[in-house]
Amino acid sequence: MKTFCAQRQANQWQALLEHYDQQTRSYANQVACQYKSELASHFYQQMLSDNDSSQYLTHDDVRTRLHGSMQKWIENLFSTAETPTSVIEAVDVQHHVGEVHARIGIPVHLVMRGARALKNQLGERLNEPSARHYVAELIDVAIEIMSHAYCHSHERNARAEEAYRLFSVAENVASEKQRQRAALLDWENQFMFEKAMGVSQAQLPRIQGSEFGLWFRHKGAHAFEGMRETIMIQQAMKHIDTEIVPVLGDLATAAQDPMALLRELRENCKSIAFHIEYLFDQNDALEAGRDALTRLLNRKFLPVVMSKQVATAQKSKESFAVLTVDIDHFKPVNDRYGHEAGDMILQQVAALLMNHSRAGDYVFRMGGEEFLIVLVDVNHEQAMKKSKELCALVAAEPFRIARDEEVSVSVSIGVSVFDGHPDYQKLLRASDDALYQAKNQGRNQVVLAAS
Ligand SMILES: Nc1nc2c(ncn2[C@@H]2O[C@H](COP(=O)(O)OP(=O)(O)OP(=O)(O)O)[C@@H](O)[C@H]2O)c(=O)[nH]1
Repeated sequence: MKTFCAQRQANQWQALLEHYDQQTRSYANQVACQYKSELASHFYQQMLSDNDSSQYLTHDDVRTRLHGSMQKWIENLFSTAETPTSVIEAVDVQHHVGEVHARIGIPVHLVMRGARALKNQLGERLNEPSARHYVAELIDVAIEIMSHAYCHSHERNARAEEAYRLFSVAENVASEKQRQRAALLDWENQFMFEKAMGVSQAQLPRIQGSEFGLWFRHKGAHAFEGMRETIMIQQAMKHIDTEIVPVLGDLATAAQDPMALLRELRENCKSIAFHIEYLFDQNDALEAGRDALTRLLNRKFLPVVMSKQVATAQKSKESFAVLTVDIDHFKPVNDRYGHEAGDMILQQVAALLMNHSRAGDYVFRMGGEEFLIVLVDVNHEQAMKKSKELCALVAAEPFRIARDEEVSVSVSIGVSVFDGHPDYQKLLRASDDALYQAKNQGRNQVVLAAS
């Protein structure tokens, strides 16, 4: 869907380039590059003149980072060549900028205001009307793509926020599980009763039309979409309705033993109940935002937590840190002791990280043997002290994998500390890079990202 959309946007961009001759485009490019510094200054002057902008922008941000990025953006925009690769790359850049704006929370109208100023300023410096039209159209296309990516990302964030809100008020899926288990049993009992009463084949209740069947087909299958068990339940219901019930109901033509068919029916119902139980248990954890194995937060809520943390840190002027923690050489541990033992170690490492964090910190399982900790209200020294403490604690802990078997593992940790940059992705990338360095330097150690 995204690729299709990007391709459509690239086609529009390409058509725009082809609409203007090479001379016009080169002229506009040359003027844009010549005045890029003044244009960038004017763009941010316009944005900073809005009272609301102080929430997202400071003069310092503009001076240290944004002015340079804006000049680069102008340069790249006007130098986009007519080749498909170049246009696709230009579209990707606008998408990326839109996503960053959404993460930081810069409203679209502010960006539009800056773009309007840019068009006017550049237009005034161009003598040819066709070049002025070209500049205006090109900026419009870029802003349109940016806004599209912005809205997409914004909606996604809003959905995650909503899910987080539900998570916070602890929605109860346990009662739905009980209800559906009972509904399945009801159908089975009703079927057995009506079969015993000699109800005709056509009148015998079908599972897909039962309360359970309807719920699963319309809601359950949707909620548990993509899970193997969902397909298994759908297949089992179909098998019951098309292979078992018609034959059981029509004894005159039944070549099979009715008792064997009833046993098969019971087995199918049992397996549906088993799969439903599993799906709900998984979903319990997922819906609640917790990883099923370790009970830590899963990565689903990382964007929400990071955005909140950045906003709080900006307001309170307090810092926070991100620790990316990865177990060293976990593959050989799995290979030697088995996957189950590996799972037990993951659970114990998770518990150790959790037990040594403060109530305000967040501990996530990012997947596999990687964890992420958000330490709130810490500076560089405190973050490093805590990370080293965690690293030493894991290395010293004997992890139990059987009644009297224990294994030692170590972790590598990459640390990054909030430096005022509003895009939390930068912080995540920095701690990931630092982790990579810790692994390369021999593992079982902590590396602080360069700021
Ligand atoms: N038991 C268990 N193993 C997992 C789980 N998720 C991922 N793994 C295993 O974790 C191992 C990760 O291996 P690699 O990515 O090669 O890394 P490593 O062996 O830890 O080596 P380094 O990270 O470079 O120190 C793989 O063997 C995965 O199968 C899980 O949920 N349970």
